[in-house]
Amino acid sequence: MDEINPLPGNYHQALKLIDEAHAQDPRSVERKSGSVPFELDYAQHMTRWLAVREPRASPVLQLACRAQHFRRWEIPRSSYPMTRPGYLTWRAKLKSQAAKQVAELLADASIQPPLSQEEIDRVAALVRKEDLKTDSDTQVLEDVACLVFLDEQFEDFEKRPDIDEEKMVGILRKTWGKMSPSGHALALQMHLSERAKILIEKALGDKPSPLLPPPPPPHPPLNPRLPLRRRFIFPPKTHAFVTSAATDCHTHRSNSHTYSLITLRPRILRDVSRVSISTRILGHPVSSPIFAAATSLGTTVHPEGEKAIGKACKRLGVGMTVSTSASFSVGEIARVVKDCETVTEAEEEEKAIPPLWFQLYVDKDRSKSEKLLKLAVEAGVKAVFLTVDAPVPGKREADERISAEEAVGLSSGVPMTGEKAENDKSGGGLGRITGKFLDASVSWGDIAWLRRCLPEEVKIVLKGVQTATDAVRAMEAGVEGIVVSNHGGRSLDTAPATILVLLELQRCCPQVFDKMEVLIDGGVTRGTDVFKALCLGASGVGIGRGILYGLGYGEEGVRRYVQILNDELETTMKMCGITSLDEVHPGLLNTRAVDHLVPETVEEEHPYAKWRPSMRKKVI
Ligand SMILES: Cc1cc2nc3c(=O)[nH]c(=O)nc-3n(C[C@H](O)[C@H](O)[C@H](O)COP(=O)(O)O)c2cc1C
Repeated sequence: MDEINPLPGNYHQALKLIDEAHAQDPRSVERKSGSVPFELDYAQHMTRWLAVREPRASPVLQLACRAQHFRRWEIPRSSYPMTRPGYLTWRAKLKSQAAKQVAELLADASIQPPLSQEEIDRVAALVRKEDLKTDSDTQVLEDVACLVFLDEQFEDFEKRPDIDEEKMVGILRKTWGKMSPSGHALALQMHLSERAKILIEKALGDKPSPLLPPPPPPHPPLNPRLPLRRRFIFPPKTHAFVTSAATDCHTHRSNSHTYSLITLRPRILRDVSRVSISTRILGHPVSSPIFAAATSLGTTVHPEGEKAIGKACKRLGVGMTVSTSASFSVGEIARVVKDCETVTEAEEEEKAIPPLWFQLYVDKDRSKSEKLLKLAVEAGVKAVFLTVDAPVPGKREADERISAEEAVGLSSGVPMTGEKAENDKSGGGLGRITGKFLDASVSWGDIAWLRRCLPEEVKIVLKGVQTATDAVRAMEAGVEGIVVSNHGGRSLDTAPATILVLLELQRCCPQVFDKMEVLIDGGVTRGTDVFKALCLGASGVGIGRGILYGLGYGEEGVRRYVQILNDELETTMKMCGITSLDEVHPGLLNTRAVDHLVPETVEEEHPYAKWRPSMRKKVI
């Protein structure tokens, strides 16, 4: 139970008088404790929600809240015409009568010491809801009334035969419109029925869905792994979309688990009083090697989606990749990022704006991809990350099981691809449904096509390299970089953990690290993971899901999430005796526990099994 500012004695007496009046309501509701007069029950809910909305509420505001709907039963709705003007007149009458009666009650001689006339007038003005939107107390009171409506009355209201869906949607739209952002945030935290969520979505039309974001937490989690276990922060569909991975999720788990098998070799007694994690990625100065990996459909997590990620990355001074399937166009995101003010050290020191990169999924209709690339270049992206680990979408069962219609924040579809979030015969998997445009025929030859679409200064990075063989091929194809990635285990289950692939590159084709930039993502949830990837030659470390868990708390959450990882990285560096990222090297790690899992040659062949299907025919 939320605590509320305790009332002075005379206000307490006044509150008792108000409750005695409520208790005269002939209508009643059934509660576990027995039958309760309807208006008294309502007043108690008002106080309960006031404690949540404004625990420091003044005594005057507490009285006004408790006196909402004062003796409402005396003027039934039926006493006025059942028309809109009739409704408005009834409501005005209710307010003025309630304010008058409450003022008379508060002047009662039994209240000692008496309330001043000024205090009584203020309660009456609040009951009349004067100056809504400009008077913060009135706004609190309105928020509280709306929260009680949504929490306590909505379900019964919705069942009334005289209220059809259209009317209900209209009522919800007005309710939402009367509330402040703080009221909205609390409404989003309450347990709304699926029906209520659908109706609110409808009420808000094309506006980005507000149903998802949890309120900004007073203390965002210190442990960056924590959100993984906090299912409640997302509605079921968002949770399934963000956390799911391909089939049995082995790769997803081992991405993260393999980091824990690699141990650190701390060095002691070095001066680590000052440490810097600033570095360069793809030639661009950044304040940290951590960057936001491309993630799609950001508004399923927060109404501001990728815009919030972009602002956070800019303020942090770190890179961001905009997905082809982002909830906003790359131009829109770039504009928001450009307009957002920064206070980053990187910017002050280097006069640089952190880079925005564009992740490309190639469309079956190449002309659409070409147009998109043009827009991305116009938006100022510094590199294009061509995703190569998903010629087709992965099979993510948790996401398939929940209907796409339950997804929030996607009413206007995916802007850059035109895909809609609509169930099909196979289920509701958002990645698959919104990935129907993917061209599975993309091949090595298309790198030349991509190069032709881009100006010289825009770099090409292949995202999703998973073997030394392909890393060498990428180097030979002349791309500027690769991301060792398996799409966070979302594409092909039992593909190797990405940190193992990095070891494979070190073992089988170390020359690639000198010829192009090697980035990595997948399973990075701690500063020690970032450190290990850097020690094995990665120049940047992408975070997918973690950034989305942060995004649940909006821009602030993303900033906080990355900051936690930055702090952990700094601590790890100090404990390992280094002060700059130029000093990382594989000798700071012990990889023996996983060395046996790392392939030994760059050959296409299996080291000893030479069998081919054609041999079977010879035997039979
Ligand atoms: C919800 C979600 C959406 C994603 N969308 C895309 C995408 O549109 N394009 C892409 O190349 N990768 C996408 N990815 C993969 C990420 O870019 C990244 O490779 C992966 O999330 C890294 O693993 P991590 O989540 O363990 O950090 C997505 C990942 C998640 C979790």
